[in-house]
Amino acid sequence: MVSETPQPLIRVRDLENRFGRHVVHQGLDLDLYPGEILGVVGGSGTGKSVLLRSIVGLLRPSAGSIEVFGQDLQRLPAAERSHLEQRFGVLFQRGALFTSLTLAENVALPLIEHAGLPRPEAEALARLKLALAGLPGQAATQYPAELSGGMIKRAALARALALDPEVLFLDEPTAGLDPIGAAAFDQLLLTLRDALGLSVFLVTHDLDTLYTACDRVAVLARGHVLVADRLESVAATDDDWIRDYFHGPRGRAAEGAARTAKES
Ligand SMILES: Nc1ncnc2c1ncn2[C@@H]1O[C@H](COP(=O)(O)OP(=O)(O)OP(=O)(O)O)[C@@H](O)[C@H]1O
Repeated sequence: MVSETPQPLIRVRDLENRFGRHVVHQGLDLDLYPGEILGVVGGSGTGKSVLLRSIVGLLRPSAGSIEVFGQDLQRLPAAERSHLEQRFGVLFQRGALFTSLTLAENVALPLIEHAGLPRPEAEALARLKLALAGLPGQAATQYPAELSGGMIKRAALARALALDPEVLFLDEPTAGLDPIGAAAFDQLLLTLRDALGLSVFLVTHDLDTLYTACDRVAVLARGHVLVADRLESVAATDDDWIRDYFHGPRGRAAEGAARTAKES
């Protein structure tokens, strides 16, 4: 019999993360399916970034399991784990490009360090990645300080795409962008997902992003995933935080804008 539900690429079960006596996650379950854009939301400090860091291998969980591509990260030897982790692209909250390097040099770095490419080839490929992220050709020779916030996010995205990842992790990619820049970034994400077949784990506070770009939304609260489902079902969940978030003035505006965009 053929199963209707695809196997998840990432399967988190009974995850626990604690710092001293501060329990951030307890009994957290979450799946990421191939080709989906999963939005991860929750109040400040609910552990969205800690969850991301646990999955990409930057933080060792206190308990529980994280399977990626069918393998349990905790049980793998370091070399195999690092090999798996190269199938991830990560864009961190504070974008972190090297300020003393041009954009092409920034994006070329993982290609030189992890893929072992010679510098000229790495920089040529880096220019392609910058174009993929929607940056004009001349941006390749510019330094981060010369660019707008939106361009820096795109450059950081190009670097996350450098090693042709299968899963992209984004921590608040539209934070600090104006609404037009944020909307353009959402569209770029959809285009890249469709063109490259990426799966995306997207931590965000941006309601417009949830309505425009996400296939499913996971809500973190009280240490675990309260609900992970299509947006309509999540928004209809009976919970105080969800009600305030999705049905407050900003939530209603984002929903109205998404409806208008669909109708036009
Ligand atoms: N290395 C660490 N040591 C101790 N506490 C930590 C560490 N990293 C995160 N925390 C704590 O874990 C909790 C969750 O942090 P996290 O950054 O994941 O929240 P978040 O949901 O991403 O918040 P925000 O939406 O504000 O970015 C916070 O209380 C934070 O102080």
